[in-house]
Amino acid sequence: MPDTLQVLIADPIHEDGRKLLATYPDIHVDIATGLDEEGLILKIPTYDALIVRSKSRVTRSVIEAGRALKAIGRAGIGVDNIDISAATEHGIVVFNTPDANATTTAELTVAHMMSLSRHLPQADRSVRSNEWQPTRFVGTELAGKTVGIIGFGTIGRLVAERCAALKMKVLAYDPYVTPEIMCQYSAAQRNLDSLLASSDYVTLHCPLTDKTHNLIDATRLSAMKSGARLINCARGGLVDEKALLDALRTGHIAGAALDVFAKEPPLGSEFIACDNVVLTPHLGASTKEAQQAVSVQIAEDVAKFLTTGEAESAVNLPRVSSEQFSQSRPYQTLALALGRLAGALTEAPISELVVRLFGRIADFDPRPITVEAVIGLLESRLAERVNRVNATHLATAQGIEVRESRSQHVRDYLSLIEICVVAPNKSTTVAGTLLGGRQPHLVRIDSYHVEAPLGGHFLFTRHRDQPGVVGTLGGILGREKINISRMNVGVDGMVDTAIALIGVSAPLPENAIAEIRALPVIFEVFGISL
Ligand SMILES: NC(=O)c1ccc[n+]([C@@H]2O[C@H](COP(=O)([O-])OP(=O)(O)OC[C@H]3O[C@@H](n4cnc5c(N)ncnc54)[C@H](O)[C@@H]3O)[C@@H](O)[C@H]2O)c1
Ligand SMILES: O=C(O)CC[C@@H](O)C(=O)O
Repeated sequence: MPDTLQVLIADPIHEDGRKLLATYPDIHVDIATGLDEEGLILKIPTYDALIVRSKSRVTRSVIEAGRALKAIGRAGIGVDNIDISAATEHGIVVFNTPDANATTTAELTVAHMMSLSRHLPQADRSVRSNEWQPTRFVGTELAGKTVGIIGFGTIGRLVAERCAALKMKVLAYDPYVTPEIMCQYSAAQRNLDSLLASSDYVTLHCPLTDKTHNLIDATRLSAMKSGARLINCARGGLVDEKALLDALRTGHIAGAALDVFAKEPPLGSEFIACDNVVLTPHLGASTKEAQQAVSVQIAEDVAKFLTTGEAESAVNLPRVSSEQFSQSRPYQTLALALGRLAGALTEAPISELVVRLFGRIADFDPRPITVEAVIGLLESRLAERVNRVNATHLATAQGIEVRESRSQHVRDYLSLIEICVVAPNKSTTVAGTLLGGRQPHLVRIDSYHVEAPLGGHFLFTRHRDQPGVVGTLGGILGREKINISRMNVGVDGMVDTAIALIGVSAPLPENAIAEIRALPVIFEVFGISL
């Protein structure tokens, strides 16, 4: 099936997502679950997309083995099992489902909080052992208690709303969220130390990163209120498990509810023999509703991206709505062509790329347009694949600073894109517009007014402004049996330099370019294919 897009599902996902993928005639799906890293490395090379949940580890080695890989879909929220930097460097889009299982996880958090307060798992075990000891399981009310939420994103906010409805006082710590937003969810902002010292329940809802690894360590546990309870439905690595065990044994922490563990499953973990903990097997996202929602959403996102290039909710791309993306699509094509032209006119190392949008186009989100200019500039310079995902990363690696600006000011055209490329001792500016709202059209090179459709092959020269130059060029082209389709000659008026942009039927051979370069009247010559 050479032209079929190949998708590998490597963890079990709800059947509705699989059914949705099956409705795409151009997509073929294979399912191979339970593969370890080595197994994935062997399996991945022919696949265009990979869909996983939290079990499969999509490491740099897996990504590098994925020679055809264009997209990785995570049916869930946390992407700590995917090497995002490696995916970005290789131009692979990573999708997750940021909202689809959030309510389900918030509900599990509240369930854990209630289990801890009322000793439900312990009481259940006791009754099953034919005991009847109501006084042993006297609990505490949630109403009137203080809950401290660490990480105030989607799930943290849902937990806050639920705790407020339970008449709890809600505190929140999140270095990236404003107190105003916290207030909208009935939460008061605190720094981490103050939150830990004041909360009867502390619940974690931040991602696992290098910065949050072991966020709750022995020091932070000892800073918690004596008799407080800890709930972790986020990621195992957020809590130092050894320190938590010690705090549970001394009774400083009265109880903990853990849905996630540093190593899953936590076989042989000392938590298993600890009676004041409630353990669940990473159930946060496990409801029928959430499993169906994450499966369908990830299938939709991956299929849409593979078949149309749209990537509305990618982890490693700026978020741009489908509507904005498709409205600016013709301008993206224009920016790509202008980037290619500016790159072709600049042989030296580039230090800066400036993308300026004028007129109506200034109303658009500039990012999808700018990134196409970067792709156009870089793609002929680099051997590796350059795309929307890795273009900015590759530009930075090349030492190119990318800047963009917008102005409603109309410059002769309703919309105009200007691209300026700065290299040592030289900067080149090209500007273009859309003809009929769709056709990329060049209108200027530096200060020369030049009109040409942005497509096909060109010969470009910068030469002394004197009679006979264009005739000489025409003679060389005729000898090479290359037809001229159109010709633009631009004169600045201020200097004795002119430019010629000649549309040609085929690329010029290197020897003809060298011959033109050797002419004393020629300052610069480029063969350009757009
Ligand atoms: N148990 C499960 O099955 C399950 C299900 C879904 C999500 N999760 C986990 O829950 C986490 C939270 O999910 P979400 O949808 O709310 O994510 P989110 O991205 O919407 O929110 C995470 C929040 O954490 C904050 N944050 C980042 N670093 C922080 C730090 N050092 N201290 C405090 N806050 C910090 C961010 O600013 C953000 O507001 C996910 O990363 C995922 O790992 C687990
Ligand atoms: O795949 C799962 O069931 C867990 C998902 C959960 O950890 C998430 O981050 O969304």
